[in-house]
Amino acid sequence: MKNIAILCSGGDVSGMNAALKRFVEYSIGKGLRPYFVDHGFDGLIDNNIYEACYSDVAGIISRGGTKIHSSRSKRFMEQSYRKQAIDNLKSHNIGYLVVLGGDGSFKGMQALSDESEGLSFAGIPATIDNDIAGTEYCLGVDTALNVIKYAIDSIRDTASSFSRAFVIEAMGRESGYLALVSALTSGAEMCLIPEIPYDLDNYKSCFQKQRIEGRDYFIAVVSEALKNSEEVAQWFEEELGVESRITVLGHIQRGGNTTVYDRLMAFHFVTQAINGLLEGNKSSVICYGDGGFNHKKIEEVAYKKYQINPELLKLGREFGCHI
Ligand SMILES: Nc1ncnc2c1ncn2[C@@H]1O[C@H](COP(=O)(O)OP(=O)(O)O)[C@@H](O)[C@H]1O
Ligand SMILES: O=P(O)(O)OC[C@H]1O[C@](O)(COP(=O)(O)O)[C@@H](O)[C@@H]1O
Repeated sequence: MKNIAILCSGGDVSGMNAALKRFVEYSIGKGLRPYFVDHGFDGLIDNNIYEACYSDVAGIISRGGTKIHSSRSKRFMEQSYRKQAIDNLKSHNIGYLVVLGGDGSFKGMQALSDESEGLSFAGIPATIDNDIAGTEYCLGVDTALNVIKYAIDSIRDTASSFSRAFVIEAMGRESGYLALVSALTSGAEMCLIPEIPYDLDNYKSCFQKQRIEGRDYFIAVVSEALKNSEEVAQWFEEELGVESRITVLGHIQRGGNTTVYDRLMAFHFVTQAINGLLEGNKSSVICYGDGGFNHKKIEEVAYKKYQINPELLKLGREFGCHI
């Protein structure tokens, strides 16, 4: 019997627990012995590795976060610690490792793969930022978008009651994906993301006209990368005379009951990862695109810059009153 392990690394997402459930059930179904690594790469270094069974994954499918914890491991950047990690995997006779994480985690996985023999690796893109090159979808994005949707819908209730402008800051690190999709699907008036240059003055006359015609509140969704929430809120007050408030959504975007779509994607990603390993893939990342899954080399994914789909960007450019 071959032993297979899984770990979660980098920012957690809602959908990791669903993936863990599928991992245990499908591994056992395929005649593999499943192991959990607790606390990501730190857990690999510290030998926090234990055999998992059905009862470990009972009742977790709906829960955000990850039952086996995640980490951002500074030590893992050093080869001596990665050697320790490899020795620990070998001490449990683990031949396969599945890594749930983002591009940073895949760089770590690549290093492990380069520095070990006899071990095979599969990466599953999991980040609410949805910013991994080569895949249209990363596990957890749908749940995060739904959390943001509920938040903006609630903010609209109070914004309209007080005739205010709300500047809502979405996560995404350097990527505007979360902010853009949220702005589009929430009917926001303004969307500012790093991928699209902006000039607040372009909004002025149009927003003034809208106010004369009866608009009495504004929703602006901005990416955390721009660090401009204060500036935008001040602009609404000074240039439009509209009282404004800022809401930084923060880490609520990382939690919450996993959506049906993310549960299904967790199921598919894990199935693909395990099938690929059993078919002999040594190190790959499972990517989703054009309605199907494919297995890509780590370097094709982890070292390339993610670009938002051009159709979405086109819609993003329509904010700003010039359409
Ligand atoms: N170049 C690298 N070499 C080895 N490990 C890395 C490298 N880059 C990132 N990692 C590991 O991956 C972890 C997760 O990366 P991080 O960028 O925080 O999250 P994400 O995987 O979501 O992008 C880091 O804390 C580190 O342990
Ligand atoms: O939880 P932390 O360490 O404060 O990190 C916050 C960052 O993590 C994220 O939520 C997710 O990023 P990763 O998936 O790349 O780790 C970013 O959107 C955000 O900028």
